[in-house]
Amino acid sequence: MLSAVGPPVTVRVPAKINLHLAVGDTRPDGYHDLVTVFQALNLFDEVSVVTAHAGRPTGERLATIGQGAPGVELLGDLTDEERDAVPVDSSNLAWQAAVALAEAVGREPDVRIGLRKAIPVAGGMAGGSADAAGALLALASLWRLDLGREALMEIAATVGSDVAFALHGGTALGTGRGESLVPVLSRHTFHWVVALQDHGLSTPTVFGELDRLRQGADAEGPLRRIGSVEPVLEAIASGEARSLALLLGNDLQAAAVSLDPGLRRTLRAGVSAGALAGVVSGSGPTCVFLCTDGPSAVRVAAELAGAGVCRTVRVAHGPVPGARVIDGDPTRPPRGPGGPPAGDPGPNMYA
Ligand SMILES: C[C@@](CO)(OP(=O)(O)O)[C@H](O)COP(=O)(O)OP(=O)(O)OC[C@H]1O[C@@H](n2ccc(N)nc2=O)[C@H](O)[C@@H]1O
Ligand SMILES: Nc1ncnc2c1ncn2[C@@H]1O[C@H](COP(=O)(O)OP(=O)(O)O)[C@@H](O)[C@H]1O
Repeated sequence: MLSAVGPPVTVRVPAKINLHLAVGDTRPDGYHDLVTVFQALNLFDEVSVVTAHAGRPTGERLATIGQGAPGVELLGDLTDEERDAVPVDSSNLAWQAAVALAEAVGREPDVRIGLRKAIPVAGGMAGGSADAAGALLALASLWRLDLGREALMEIAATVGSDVAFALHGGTALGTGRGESLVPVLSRHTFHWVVALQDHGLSTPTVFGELDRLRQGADAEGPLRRIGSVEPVLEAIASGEARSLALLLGNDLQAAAVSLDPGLRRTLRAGVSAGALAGVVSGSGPTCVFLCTDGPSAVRVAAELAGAGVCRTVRVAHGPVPGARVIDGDPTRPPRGPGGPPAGDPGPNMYA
């Protein structure tokens, strides 16, 4: 439980999926150039921050500290596996964001951060990045920083490639490492079923596997790459789920399936259950299925849940706004992901 010195600030941050993820070759800095279309879904983590005792903690202290000291803690109900998979030391992305922001504005990260996680861990839905974005926005509010949106986005990009999008939300075209964003016109809501697995996939391992597959594929012809992004943007603008379904694509999917062949069954099962199309989200292993409308998504989710091809399913929709300050009490019971929003999310300072 967070022990407050002054009122905590709570921010709600959405998960992302990639409707289009084209991966270029490896760059000299080890990253890959991307052309991606992000969409934020109504599956949220909540990040609460409160002023802690002064002093900068070491990673070791972070794992063992009690109430009120600087560091990170996990709130709400999580399985043992989920708890084990999220570090509460200085490698936590929310903590790294706090340190980056504190350094940028010349102060100590004298804060305690509480994370209430509903976004799957290492699932390709950028949960860690969402927490980093949430910490940035919450601390900008707690510290009453006079920082513009651009400045916050720049700090976000130093923490991880997906952090800027978690602040941005909506639907956006991402280039560079994925941190360079342009909003995409999207007035329509798309309905998704999200199939969560009981394990994660490491993002760098999946990028590495794609490099390996591309090298090995040279003898038998190049590994097929997804098409250009323009038709995807047109389908999004039209709001026609059937058009978008034909164009969903992810260059990392072959690598994720190579590392986790069971995903092939998951992808087939979603379409057999009535989805228009399915795709691996980012580096996986979460698979997302586009459906014609909300009731269809509920039916697909029910059938997929019984097919034994994933740990659990969620019905979701997008686009939704990026990180937002909410009037939240961090001690309240966790809200079910994909469920109704708890009140008005309030103004988004940075979008
Ligand atoms: C693949 C994507 C697609 O949106 O999402 P996830 O599946 O992780 O959610 C992202 O590009 C992940 O972004 P993010 O998870 O923030 O990655 P980072 O922390 O910046 O990088 C982790 C590692 O992934 C690899 N990486 C990441 C981004 C990129 N454009 N090229 C890369 O090669 C690098 O090996 C890097 O060291
Ligand atoms: N706040 C956080 N939440 C989840 N994972 C985190 C966090 N901070 C660091 N991590 C680490 O980042 C890895 C990737 O997490 P996540 O962002 O959930 O997945 P992905 O990159 O597949 O979208 C996790 O395996 C975990 O070790």
